[in-house]
Amino acid sequence: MSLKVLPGTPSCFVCGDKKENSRSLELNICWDEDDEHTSISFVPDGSWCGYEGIVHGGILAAILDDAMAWAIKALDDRTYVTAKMNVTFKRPVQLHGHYSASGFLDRKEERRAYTSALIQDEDGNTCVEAKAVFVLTKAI
Ligand SMILES: CCCCC/C=C\C/C=C\C/C=C\C/C=C\CCCC(=O)SCCNC(=O)CCNC(=O)[C@H](O)C(C)(C)COP(=O)(O)OP(=O)(O)OC[C@H]1O[C@@H](n2cnc3c(N)ncnc32)[C@H](O)[C@@H]1OP(=O)(O)O
Repeated sequence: MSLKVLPGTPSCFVCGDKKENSRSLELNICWDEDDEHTSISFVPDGSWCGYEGIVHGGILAAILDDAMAWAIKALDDRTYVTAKMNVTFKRPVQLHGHYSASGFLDRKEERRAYTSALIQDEDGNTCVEAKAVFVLTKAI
């Protein structure tokens, strides 16, 4: 497995830099060059929670959104935005647990990119799954 750390976007809530965005989670996005998917490791702290001890679903959706956006970016340098995203929460993601998100570009059709992503715990159980449609922007 050959993992490359992608540069991140300094202003990004997920992959940014606290100097540019004080609320950024500052997660590293890695790219698996052999299997062509992103990989984001994280250990949630108390500031990520909704119910006590359980990570807020919106934060998990943001991580999955980034995992998929960067899977597209690694394979196509143009700018795509999230147009539609479906998230299934299968198991709670716990405060202080060790997790990994993976994002995949499944296929492209015209201006649309179809993606999928998941979050797994350290035993390989799938906690969250997502599917999304990204659209190539005209403007940016
Ligand atoms: C956001 C700017 C980012 C700038 C980044 C710059 C550098 C980045 C560097 C690295 C980037 C890597 C990672 C970035 C990090 C995080 C990424 C986070 C991603 C986001 O968080 S991003 C914010 C949330 N996101 C939006 O803010 C989108 C708001 N929205 C729109 O901007 C428009 O709504 C748009 C553009 C979606 C469509 O507008 P439009 O006028 O261009 O589209 P139009 O109607 O012509 O459709 C064209 C084709 O898209 C299909 N299509 C349209 N909508 C669809 C839908 N909902 N479902 C399925 N297909 C759909 C049509 O069916 C047609 O398909 P076809 O061409 O094949 O017929």
